[in-house]
Amino acid sequence: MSDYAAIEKEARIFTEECVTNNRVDPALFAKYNIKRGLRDQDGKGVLAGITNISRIDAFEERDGKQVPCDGKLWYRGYNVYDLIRGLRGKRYAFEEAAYLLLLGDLPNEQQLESFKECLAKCRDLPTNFVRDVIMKAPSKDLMNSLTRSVLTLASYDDDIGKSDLQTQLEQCIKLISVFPMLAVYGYHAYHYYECDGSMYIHRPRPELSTAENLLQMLRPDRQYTDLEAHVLDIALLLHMEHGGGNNSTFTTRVVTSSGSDTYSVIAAALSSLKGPKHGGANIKVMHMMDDVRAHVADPTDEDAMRDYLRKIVDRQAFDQKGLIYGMGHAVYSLSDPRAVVFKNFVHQLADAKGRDRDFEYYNTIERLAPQVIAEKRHIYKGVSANVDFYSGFVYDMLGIPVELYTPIFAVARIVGWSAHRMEELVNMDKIIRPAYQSIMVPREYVPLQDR
Ligand SMILES: CC(=O)SCCNC(=O)CCNC(=O)[C@H](O)C(C)(C)COP(=O)(O)OP(=O)(O)OC[C@H]1O[C@@H](n2cnc3c(N)ncnc32)[C@H](O)[C@@H]1OP(=O)(O)O
Ligand SMILES: O=C([O-])CC(=O)C(=O)O
Repeated sequence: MSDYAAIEKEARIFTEECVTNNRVDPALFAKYNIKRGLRDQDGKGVLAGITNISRIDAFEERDGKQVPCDGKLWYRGYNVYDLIRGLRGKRYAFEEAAYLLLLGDLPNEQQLESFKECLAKCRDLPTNFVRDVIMKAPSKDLMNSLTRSVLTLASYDDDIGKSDLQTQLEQCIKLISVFPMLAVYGYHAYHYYECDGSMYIHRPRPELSTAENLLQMLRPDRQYTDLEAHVLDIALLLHMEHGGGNNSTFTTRVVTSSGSDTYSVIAAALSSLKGPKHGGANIKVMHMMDDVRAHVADPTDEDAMRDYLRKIVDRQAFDQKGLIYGMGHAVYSLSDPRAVVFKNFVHQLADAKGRDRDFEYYNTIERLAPQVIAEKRHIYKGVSANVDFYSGFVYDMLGIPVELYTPIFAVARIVGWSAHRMEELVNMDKIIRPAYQSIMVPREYVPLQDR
């Protein structure tokens, strides 16, 4: 559907007027000490709250000075690397980490079993929901489908009007449980109606982990290997939480603070996450890599690669937004620990899957992009590969379709959003309402015939 042709001429004129009248003199941002992106000049975020859910380290103290360091990510006091090591390649991480993030402590065996049972019991959709909601108006944009499903689920919830903490937690657990179904079924509907593929709707199995269920619901034959399920599980672990300030979690806290319901809060968070500067970057990276492959024939030709990356940053190539997707981060400086883990998986998988040449492309871009960005932009803490740089490559090698990359991020991040919603509800009872410096000047009203 595109009816915009009918209004195109007028819209061009309106746009010009809109842009001209909205321009703010850049000097005023400095004059009023406005922090662009709510960040200080040195990149530190403006403090907006307190959280005990996670911590991100990107700087360390050396000789009394804060200097950039390799990134570290902590969930409830535990380094995520230790959480991964603690699994010893045997247990699945997602359910245990969800318990940790949501309830605040690592579960013992019995607590973990009862939490997993809860998730399994909740992994169920209302009668005909797949047919009536998910299969209606299927879209390549699975984040929109997911958001629509979440908002529609609200109308099936008899407790929607309740505001007590137990109801909010129950709703969060319910949504965490059904997210894999909403995402995968959304993909199947799109694949069937838009790509002439076949449709199969496999039910989740209560005895399986979230990662295993994702894979068995996705694949026609329901088959997956242990390695595939464990790689996906760790990918989920790495995406679950990232402090209160990341765009979608801050959205969660902002919308929660207005007193809105769980479904609306999660829909808002999804709308933030899909943005290409946030979680949507994992899909953008894949499209960008296709574009680079089409323009740079040899991944080891550093001059050609550097030239093409310069074109991307100069807005002359790819989507002309001036961004090398998968690179840079608002907080991390020298490295993002999640990208380090993903790169490790790439090492393990690329060779076995005959994807060494693709790996060369990633490798060269990871090395050159920070230099190219530094030539063109103001860098104060370093730019390095972020979580979205290698994740898509790993998913691709697991046979996961690209449309599902950001929804998979959401399947994990809803746990962090839920934890922050609960932390906001337990501790704060104040609507979040920052200020904007107004530069508007009052004007005398002009009657229509005199304008
Ligand atoms: C899960 C996640 O959300 S991880 C991030 C996923 N997003 C992406 O991969 C998209 C590409 N990256 C980016 O757009 C940015 O790095 C962001 C949005 C993640 C962080 O941006 P910022 O907070 O502005 O980062 P930072 O302050 O370190 O940037 C310094 C300068 O480098 C630029 N820069 C940072 N990363 C990039 C990039 N990948 N490509 C081009 N320029 C970049 C910034 O625009 C900024 O320039 P400016 O101040 O002259 O406008
Ligand atoms: O912290 C951020 O700004 C973005 C990010 O990496 C995430 O949300 O995982």
